[in-house]
Amino acid sequence: FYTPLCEKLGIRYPIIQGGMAWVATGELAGAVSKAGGLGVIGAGRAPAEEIAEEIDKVRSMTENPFAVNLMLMSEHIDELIDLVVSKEVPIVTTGAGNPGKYMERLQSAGIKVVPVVSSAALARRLVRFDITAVIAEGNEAGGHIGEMGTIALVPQIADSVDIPVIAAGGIADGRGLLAAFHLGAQAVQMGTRFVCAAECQAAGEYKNAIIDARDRDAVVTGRSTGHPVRTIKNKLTRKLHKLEENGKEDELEREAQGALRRAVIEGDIEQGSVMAGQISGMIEREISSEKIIEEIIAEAEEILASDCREFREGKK
Ligand SMILES: O=C(O)COc1ccc(-c2c[nH]c(CNC(=O)Nc3ncc(Sc4ccccn4)s3)n2)cc1
Repeated sequence: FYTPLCEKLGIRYPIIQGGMAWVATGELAGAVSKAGGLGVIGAGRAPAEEIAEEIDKVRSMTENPFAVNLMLMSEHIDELIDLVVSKEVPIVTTGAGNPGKYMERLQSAGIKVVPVVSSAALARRLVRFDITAVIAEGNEAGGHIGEMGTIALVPQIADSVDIPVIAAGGIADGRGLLAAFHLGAQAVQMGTRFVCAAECQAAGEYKNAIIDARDRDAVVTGRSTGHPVRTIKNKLTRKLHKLEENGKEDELEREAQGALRRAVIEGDIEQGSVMAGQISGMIEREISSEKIIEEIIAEAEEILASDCREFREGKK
């Protein structure tokens, strides 16, 4: 499964950990990179000095490549751009916006840029900046989501650019990895699965909310405000749905801010925003990042091996 993108990024396995705000600290990113995937520090809305500490943690754990995910809505974005340049971060992923205006600075610093794109049009616009790959994130994902599902989005992005595509949204096992390859992707990004990694620092209650979730429990709120967010249903989502029904969008935005921190750091999974994707129903236990990667690769190899056996025996 060593794809050309693995070569470009310097990773052993085509598995990228989602750069989730508050959740993806240096401990998680370092463990994923050490295990041969691409660990990603989630800058979220944090100031540069906090992210500098997370970068130092990763560097104390492994020499392997890692990334910093820049959420472009952050009020600290300019100092974070300065930070990734000055700390010589090898790879930057971006989300929640168009990184166009930062590309010249990042590129001239030799940083590989991998943006999440919300449409084929944005993907095509960004290709002229010589980006390394794009992440096509389907709305099965947790957190802020776009309009399209992974199975429809990934092949259309793959058809519209000739650079590697990374599939994200609803992927957490070997079946999802192989499906992503068949859709035209060269790697997968997983967020929810890595929240339940042993090295992830999120509160135990947050991890248990994902482990206890069933297939339909990751619901969308905020569609009416134009900022849909997928979280595990709880008292907060019921309150937000009520505000939406009564057309109180502005109150909704206020409620949503800070609610992510309440869930991740304080473990308040009733009044907090438990951002997680639709694959939560398939996550049954907390295991190490190394084991997550090992199991996915082993399962994908077993599926291919059994397919080959059945082809040889004429059963397929
Ligand atoms: O064309 C344009 O300018 C718009 O471009 C884009 C628009 C949207 C996107 C997009 C959609 N999804 C993603 C990647 N996923 C995400 O960014 N998911 C997120 N979940 C939680 C987040 S943390 C947070 C905490 C508090 C408040 C707000 N956000 S960010 N990027 C990418 C590009």
